[in-house]
Amino acid sequence: MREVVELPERLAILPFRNRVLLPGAIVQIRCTSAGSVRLVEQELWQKEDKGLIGVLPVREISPPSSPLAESEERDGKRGSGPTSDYQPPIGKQATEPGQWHSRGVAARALHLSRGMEKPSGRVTYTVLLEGCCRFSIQEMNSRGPYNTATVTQLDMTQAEMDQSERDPEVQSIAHQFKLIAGDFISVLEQKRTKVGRTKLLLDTAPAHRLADIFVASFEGSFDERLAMLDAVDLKQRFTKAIEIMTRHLQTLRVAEKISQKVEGQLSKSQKEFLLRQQMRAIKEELGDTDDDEDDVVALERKMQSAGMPGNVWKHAQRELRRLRKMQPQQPGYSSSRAYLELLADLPWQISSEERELDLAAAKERLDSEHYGLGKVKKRIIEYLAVRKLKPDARGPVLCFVGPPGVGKTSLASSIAGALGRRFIRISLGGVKDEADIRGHRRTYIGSMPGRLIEGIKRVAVNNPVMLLDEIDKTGMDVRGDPASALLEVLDPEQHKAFNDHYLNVPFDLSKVIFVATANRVQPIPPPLLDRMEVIELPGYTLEEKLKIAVRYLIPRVLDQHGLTSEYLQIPEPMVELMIQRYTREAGVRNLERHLAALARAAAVKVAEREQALRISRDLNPEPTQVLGNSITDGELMLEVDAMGMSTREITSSVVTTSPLVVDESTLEKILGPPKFDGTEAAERVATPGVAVGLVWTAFGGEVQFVEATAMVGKGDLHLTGQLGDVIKESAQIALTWVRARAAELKLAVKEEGNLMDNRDVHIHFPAGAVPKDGPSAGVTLVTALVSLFLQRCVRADTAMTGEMTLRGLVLPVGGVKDKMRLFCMQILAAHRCGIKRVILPERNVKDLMEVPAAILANVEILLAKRMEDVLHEAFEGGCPWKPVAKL
Ligand SMILES: Nc1ncnc2c1ncn2[C@@H]1O[C@H](COP(=O)(O)OP(=O)(O)OP(=O)(O)O)[C@@H](O)[C@H]1O
Repeated sequence: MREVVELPERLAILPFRNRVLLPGAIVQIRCTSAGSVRLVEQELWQKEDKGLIGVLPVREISPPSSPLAESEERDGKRGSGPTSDYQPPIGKQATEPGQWHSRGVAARALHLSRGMEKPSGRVTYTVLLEGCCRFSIQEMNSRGPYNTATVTQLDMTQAEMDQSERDPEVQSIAHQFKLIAGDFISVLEQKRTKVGRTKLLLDTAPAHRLADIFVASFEGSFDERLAMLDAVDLKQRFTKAIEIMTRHLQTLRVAEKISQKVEGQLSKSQKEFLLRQQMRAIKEELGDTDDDEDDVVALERKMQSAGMPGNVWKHAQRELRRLRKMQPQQPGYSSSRAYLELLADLPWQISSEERELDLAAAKERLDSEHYGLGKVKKRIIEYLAVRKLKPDARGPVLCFVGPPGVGKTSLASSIAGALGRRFIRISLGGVKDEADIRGHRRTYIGSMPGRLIEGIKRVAVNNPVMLLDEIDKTGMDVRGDPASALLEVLDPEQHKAFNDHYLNVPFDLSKVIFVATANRVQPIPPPLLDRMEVIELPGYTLEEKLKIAVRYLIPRVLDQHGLTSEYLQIPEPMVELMIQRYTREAGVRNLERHLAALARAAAVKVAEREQALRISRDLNPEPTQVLGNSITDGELMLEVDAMGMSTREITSSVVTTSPLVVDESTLEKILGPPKFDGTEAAERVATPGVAVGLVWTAFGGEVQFVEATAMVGKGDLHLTGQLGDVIKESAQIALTWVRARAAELKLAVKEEGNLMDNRDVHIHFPAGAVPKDGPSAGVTLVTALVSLFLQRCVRADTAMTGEMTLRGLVLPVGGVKDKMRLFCMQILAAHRCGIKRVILPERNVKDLMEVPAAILANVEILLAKRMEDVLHEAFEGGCPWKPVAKL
């Protein structure tokens, strides 16, 4: 590339349609028009010393209408590089300067090639031209076969150039240009474009040349290039070049970014596709046909039909998108899937249809499933009546409190039945972790939803009757407080959007009817208790148990074992015996269990008998007849005589006429020897210091033995036997009361006068690890202590109950609301243990009046006004105190 070129005065002009050749650029032009061909032939092809030609940009106005373009299309000469085949309108160029640019570039031919001669005789040339320097046209001459023009050189001379390059302003702008050019090259390098030559030029070529070369290398617009051609001044040229390059650089960078992104996505999805294909092939080989993809589609369909609220649906979709991107072998896949399954399974919109509540029918249903419980049933009917009038009423949560087996759970299920709703029981016994109620966060390995959400999923409707069973058995430890989580559930304000940690989206529990059960009220935290209405079920009397057994339990047990009363009969006295000798409970659960044991034994007998008859029928074809049957030692003995009946008649007559009737010996054979007989109390009170009390525990009325012993010490009191605070206080009061009367006691036992002062007293409440509390053991404690200090045994047939104060008054028993029921339980408990006399505080006479006469008839009731009366009766007169009031 020569630096400065000498231009001749006149140049042959080659028009360059819609294109611009810039100095330093190399371009290939195909010449097809007659004028251009002649120009190339005369100026370049035939000349030995090939000179310069002028390349002049021409703006095409309407190329399609150009006659030459049409002829070219006809000849099929389109599309192989730029052409100079523009026929200027002769004589018009001067008048229409807009078409012919006034400035051009003188070019040198680097290579020439002649095209094949056509049958029409036309020749074409392809010329490789290098731009050398700018010129401007002084005068155009179009008279010859091609255009020529008188021109003036525009580029500076070497001296001018050197001077201009020393200008600091030019220097700084040239430097800026070079920086951009460097950036441009590095961007091209990143695109892995070959930039070796351009890089070389950047280091060797003068800056003003570089500006032209760089701009020429872009695919710029015609106008942009024209502007560059017109920029003769160096400063102007650099500015224009910088402007154009910066624009191109930005475009390049954006394009690069986009292409990187697209490339990344493409390669990732292609990789995934490939792996999936491979996996499918492996599965096919293994014969494993379940398709995970199909699974996910099925899951999505299930999710769509789950009727999730909008926000939940959005959340679920986000999770589903995550799942789709995962491989089934990936660690989080199965947990993510299980989570989505749960979302799809939850009954967001599904409610069981609540039938029109018929109060009479509900009452009938409660009666048909439960004996007695008048007050409880009444309260349930009231509750249902309110719901009928105001279905969305925020009624209280009913909480049935009572000993085990009194029908709390079955009452709750009857409520569900009466409302026509589904029933679900959530057992809270032993729940110590808040996460059991509210679920674990999904960040934990093996996380699960809480019991409530799990229950809702299981029951598959959002309006079940949900029984929170054993709500008093929840504990609190480092893992949180389950009771506080339950608070949220039972609060009508909050359970509209119950937040399970696993679920992580709110679930509406407002349609659920909650019912709770507990054995005792005391352990229930007060805030929780405050949200519930406590309904007490104190337990059943012997009479009630009998009725429940005969009317409900026996028919149910028979039915459960495929028997009828034709196979097994349990007479009422036997049921009574079972209650007295084999159970000591407030409810009827053990009784039901024992009845089931009888039914199982009967089922075995019936099955064996049928088999024996079938065998005997096969052995003895002679017709026989049953004459009668009886039970000996629980075995069925058949007396058979031949009377000419068919075998079928025999079998049916055996079945219909010989039920297994339970008697005492059958009971003992099946259930074992009696667990409770009446001799226990007599044996235990055979030593001084033991008294029999009647107490109330979570398991109903109980007989409680109190054992007191003294030893040398400082007069301290030791208590053992799972005691609550109230009973401990009672023991302290009892000891103080007895010590306060030391003088009177000393009179009675002179030789043991020291017994009370310097002795430690140990009081023990046996009966295993059953927790005991309450004030009603006070009277019994005093009796035991007096027995100890007098060294005289308490009457074996007498038990007592009642609270006492330091002044010794016998007060009504506290702790239980329904005292009548309490006394029933206690009297029955005493009766079960062979106690004949029961001493009770006189103040309770009103409650006692309500106790059914049948129960009262079981024991002799003695009413005491003062503690001294009790002691007098307990020791049969062998006591220093005389009764002041008649019992
Ligand atoms: N009054 C009653 N009439 C008829 N059956 C009864 C009655 N009370 C209890 N039952 C029966 O006794 C059995 C035990 O009752 P249930 O399971 O409801 O006791 P629960 O009080 O819930 O005990 P737990 O506190 O141990 O859960 C059930 O089969 C129930 O039908």
